[in-house]
Amino acid sequence: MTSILHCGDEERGTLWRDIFAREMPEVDFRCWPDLGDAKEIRFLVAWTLTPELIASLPNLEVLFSIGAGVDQLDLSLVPPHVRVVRMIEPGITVTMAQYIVMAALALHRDLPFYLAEQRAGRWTQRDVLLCSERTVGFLGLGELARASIQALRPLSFNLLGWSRCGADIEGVETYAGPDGLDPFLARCEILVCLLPLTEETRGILCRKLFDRLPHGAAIINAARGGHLIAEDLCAALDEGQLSAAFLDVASPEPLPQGHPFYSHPAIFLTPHIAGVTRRETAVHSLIANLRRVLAGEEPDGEVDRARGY
Ligand SMILES: O=C(O)C(=O)CO
Repeated sequence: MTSILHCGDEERGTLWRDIFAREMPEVDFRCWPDLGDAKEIRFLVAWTLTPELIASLPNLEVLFSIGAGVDQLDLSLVPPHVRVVRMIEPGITVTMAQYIVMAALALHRDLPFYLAEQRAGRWTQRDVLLCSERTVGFLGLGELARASIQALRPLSFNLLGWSRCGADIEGVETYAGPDGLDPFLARCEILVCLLPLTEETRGILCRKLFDRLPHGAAIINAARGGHLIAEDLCAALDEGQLSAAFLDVASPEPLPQGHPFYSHPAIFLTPHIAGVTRRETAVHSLIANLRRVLAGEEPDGEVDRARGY
């Protein structure tokens, strides 16, 4: 019998085992550490990996990530013939889009400034701009960015996007590759990072990039903490080159007590809750993808292992 192993949250494992028993009884759903006969396990669904886990699965064919990202999985542990698949599921995309809309509106309406004024006991009014007078740019144009763009569109922001290879998205002016980065950045009053974390994108949110944004721009990082150089962000905020930041991710997570992000007046920090894999919906995406693989088709979200996303 074909077997899949779930490694992670016990409650999710139990729920998914019940749903698999009902919807895909031809697949034996097992929960780590109860491997049974490990030679039967062809599929693994996990958020992170350990060397022991991978070493215990000699016949692994496909690794399904529980998240939209795969950088949290140490793929150096995974033999090159094993296929790796990202999670694409409505729970993550909808919650991410909500978060980006919330953060973009909060920055557009100067919430960090008004909160600081409130704390200081001051009553200060600033001019209010229309969304159509504000430009929001997306670094990365994958599923999560596209869902966020779609959610922002009715508000009438000017929308820009940048990605390595470029993309065609209705109502969005897009830029591509290294040559497109500077002209893109020069126009972003609110910059949203939804890039995959790879060796090319690690540390991309750094002083050099901040200096290319318009003076007083704000950033939203809902991708990975590894994209951001923390000291560069604090310096850019303190000097006024950036006005505020919404951060949902950090490096490391959890961020240690006393880290400046916790107390910086221009930083809104949330604990990696922007886009959340929902147990109830993700299991159906996993089942649909497993059916595709078993039918010899391409799964949705297969990662190019050389490229890293
Ligand atoms: O899906 C992911 O990769 C996440 O980071 C979820 O929060």
